[in-house]
Amino acid sequence: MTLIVSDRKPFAEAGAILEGFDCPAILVAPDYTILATNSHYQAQFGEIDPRQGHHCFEVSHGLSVPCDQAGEDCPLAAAMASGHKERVLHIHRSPRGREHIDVEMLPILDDDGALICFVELLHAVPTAGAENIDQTMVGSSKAFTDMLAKISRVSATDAAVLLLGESGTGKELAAAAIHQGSSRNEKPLVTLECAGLSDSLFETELFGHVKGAFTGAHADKTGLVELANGGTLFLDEIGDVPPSMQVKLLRLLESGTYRRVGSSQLRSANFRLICATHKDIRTLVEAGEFRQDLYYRINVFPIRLPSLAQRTEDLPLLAEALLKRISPHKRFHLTAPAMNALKSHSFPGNIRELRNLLTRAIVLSDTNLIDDALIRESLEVEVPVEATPDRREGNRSHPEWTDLKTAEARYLEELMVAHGNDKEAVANIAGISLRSLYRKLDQIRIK
Ligand SMILES: Nc1ncnc2c1ncn2[C@@H]1O[C@H](COP(=O)(O)OP(=O)(O)OP(=O)(O)O)[C@@H](O)[C@H]1O
Repeated sequence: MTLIVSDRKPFAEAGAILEGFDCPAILVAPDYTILATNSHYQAQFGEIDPRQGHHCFEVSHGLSVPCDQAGEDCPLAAAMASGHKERVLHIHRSPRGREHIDVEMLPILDDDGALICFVELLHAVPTAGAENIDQTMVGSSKAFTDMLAKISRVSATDAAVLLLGESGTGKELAAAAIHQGSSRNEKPLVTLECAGLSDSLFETELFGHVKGAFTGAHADKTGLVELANGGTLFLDEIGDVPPSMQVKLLRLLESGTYRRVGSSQLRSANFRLICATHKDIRTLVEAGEFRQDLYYRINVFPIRLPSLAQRTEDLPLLAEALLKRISPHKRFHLTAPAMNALKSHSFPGNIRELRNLLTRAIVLSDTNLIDDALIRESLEVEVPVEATPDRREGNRSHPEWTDLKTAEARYLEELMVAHGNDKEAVANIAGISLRSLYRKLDQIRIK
């Protein structure tokens, strides 16, 4: 494929620099006219003759007006206003469907500082999709796109990231996206689920141990820090790390070294740190339950994941994507009233709850159409407490209010009994991961 440039000087020569970029790139005039394109751009959008005065917003967005007039951020307008490089996250047309693209716009000035044109670089964000593509993070709402822009930016650095957000909002997927977008992506992403681990388990999981370090240590064990060498270490539910272990973690992060349990040999660590929690970690710091110095170490770049309630516009896209993922061979569709029924639900369990609900609807469905009655039926299964006689008969008196923990324990006990201790079924209905269920059962000692 050849470089196509305008015959307007000086763009014919300047356009040649575009081939040096390893991504789709164009030269674009301040009036949005494309002046030159490189072969990556042509591969994506077809050959564009610069003499015909095509506009960037027509080619990559299929719009008839500049992006800012169509309700999107326009990097060109932003760069024109600021006079320096600007970056925004956009959704573009591509052969793979609509995709999130990190757009970089660099102004080119003449010797007197007057603006000549811009170089526009389009970096794909492969871990996210505005459509349903594999295991990508799906969404196109502003709340989602803003979050994704942060993920995209921080991926290129080695900064420690703290992912915050309610359970089921996609923190684990976000950690994978950051790792995938980083220069460490050829090396492993290693996850440690910190909740429910005893001190000794936490230590041996993280640092490993040598043979004979304690009773039962029959062989050397490689720790996760070592397995993550050159890659990324993801500490999920960091807010649940007990204080005694917080010190050891802090030491690791401060010194970049550690010892296997039972060994005196100092080893050096080389990983990028990502932590996640659904807890309000600042409150934990204020309450003295989480060390402040550790908090500063892990909280270099915080990213808050929006709850599903904050991005209801994404529900149709997410539902479609999840239906395809749950049932890749048989396609299911939601009727419009079914979508409205989904929209009127609050989804405290976020995307995990949506996924579980759709799984139940598929199981209950006789055809490949999911209607509102089926959604309501699937919702009822989810909240057994609403199906108790008291609620059904409209009896709103509450003789015995309890605290949340007790209510949760009672709820899980009932679910376990009702489902013959089938933990997978119970986790599905409760809208939590199997890991979380084990942790909760452990706390209330149901085995
Ligand atoms: N943007 C998204 N697009 C598609 N699926 C998503 C998205 N975000 C999350 N999911 C799906 O929702 C489920 C829950 O996501 P995930 O486990 O990453 O949440 P989490 O915030 O880590 O939850 P927890 O705090 O309970 O561990 C997974 O099945 C995941 O694939």
